[in-house]
Amino acid sequence: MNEFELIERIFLQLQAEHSAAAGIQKAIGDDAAVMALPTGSRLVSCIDTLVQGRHFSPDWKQVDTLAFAIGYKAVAVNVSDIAAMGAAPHSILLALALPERLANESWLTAFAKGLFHACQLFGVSLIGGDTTRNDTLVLSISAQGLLTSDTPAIYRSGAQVGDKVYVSGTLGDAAYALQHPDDTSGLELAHRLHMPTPRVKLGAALAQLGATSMIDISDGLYQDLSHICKQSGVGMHLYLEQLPTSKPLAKIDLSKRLLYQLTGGDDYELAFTLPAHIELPIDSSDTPVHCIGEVVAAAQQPYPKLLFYNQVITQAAPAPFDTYPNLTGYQHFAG
Ligand SMILES: Nc1ncnc2c1ncn2[C@@H]1O[C@H](COP(=O)(O)OP(=O)(O)OP(=O)(O)O)[C@@H](O)[C@H]1O
Ligand SMILES: Cc1ncc(C[n+]2csc(CCOP(=O)(O)O)c2C)c(N)n1
Ligand SMILES: [Mg+2]
Repeated sequence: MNEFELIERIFLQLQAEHSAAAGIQKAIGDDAAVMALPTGSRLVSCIDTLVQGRHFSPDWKQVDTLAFAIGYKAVAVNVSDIAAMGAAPHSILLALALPERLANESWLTAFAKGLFHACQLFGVSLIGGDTTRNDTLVLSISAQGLLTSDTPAIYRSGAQVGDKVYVSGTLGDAAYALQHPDDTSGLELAHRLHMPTPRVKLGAALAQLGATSMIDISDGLYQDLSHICKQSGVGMHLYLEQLPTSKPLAKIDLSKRLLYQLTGGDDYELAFTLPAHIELPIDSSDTPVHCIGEVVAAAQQPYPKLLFYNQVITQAAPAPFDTYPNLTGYQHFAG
């Protein structure tokens, strides 16, 4: 059996064990997949690539150990983008550029199990893909979601002056785990890096509730909120003492911790804005949400301004930082 037959067998077998999303008329096995969409619904599409050495460790031993998590995370980061639009995830396509050393039953089965585990958790079906050979592992997943006719998509461009700024979950955990793979806190937080939780129910609930803008945090809170500021033509005040912090991260030095939270990335939490008169229903989802700031008129630049206990953080008065920090988040082509 060659690699392609092996992949087809493993994927078809695992797929048969999982229930398919509604409306899928043809999935794996033909030239393309066919889906029937509910009348009036809108299709929401995105794609994200994970590259060995850039999105996960270049080390082959790690790639072996993390096979399940890599399969899971490739689905999770795409589902997170669908959730950030307020849509319900529906289906995915998988493009796999596979090194020969991973084209064996053991690695492929662990990878596929992680991928199907995420599919099951987040309600998506694998409807097709493409396999090629490459020296390193590269995987692209494109995801489709659905918005019912009466649900607005939530864009980055809708934030209004006076809105409050919120974020789900806790921040900075994944970045800390990436930098400290071997210390106690890093080990406690490793799941936040390798197996992030896309906030599917929360995203859809916020579209119903009237969120004005939303983004998922992949590159770091500050950089990702800057996208909302720029596209909405607004500024923000961010209250750093209100950033939600996990127990392990609360133990580290404050200024270091804040930098992980503002610039670390890999959080896959939702950041969003809501008009001040809209209360967050406590039980809108099982995901904790914290208010971290408010939307203000853009000053000179449409970027968030940082405050710490009502003091604006500036070059001249950078406390709690020693010097004003570089707030750039993750960038593939930085300097
Ligand atoms: N190669 C490309 N061709 C066409 N559009 C692109 C390309 N790369 C990015 N885009 C578009 O640019 C926008 C921002 O892309 P980006 O990848 O930064 O998304 P993101 O959600 O901010 O980050 P993430 O990839 O971590 O989810 C998206 O609308 C995306 O579809
Ligand atoms: C080995 C290793 N090095 C660095 C990182 C951090 N990282 C890589 S890409 C990215 C942003 C999201 O990617 P994209 O913008 O492509 O969606 C982040 C925060 C990691 N996870 N693993
Ligand atoms: Mg995104």
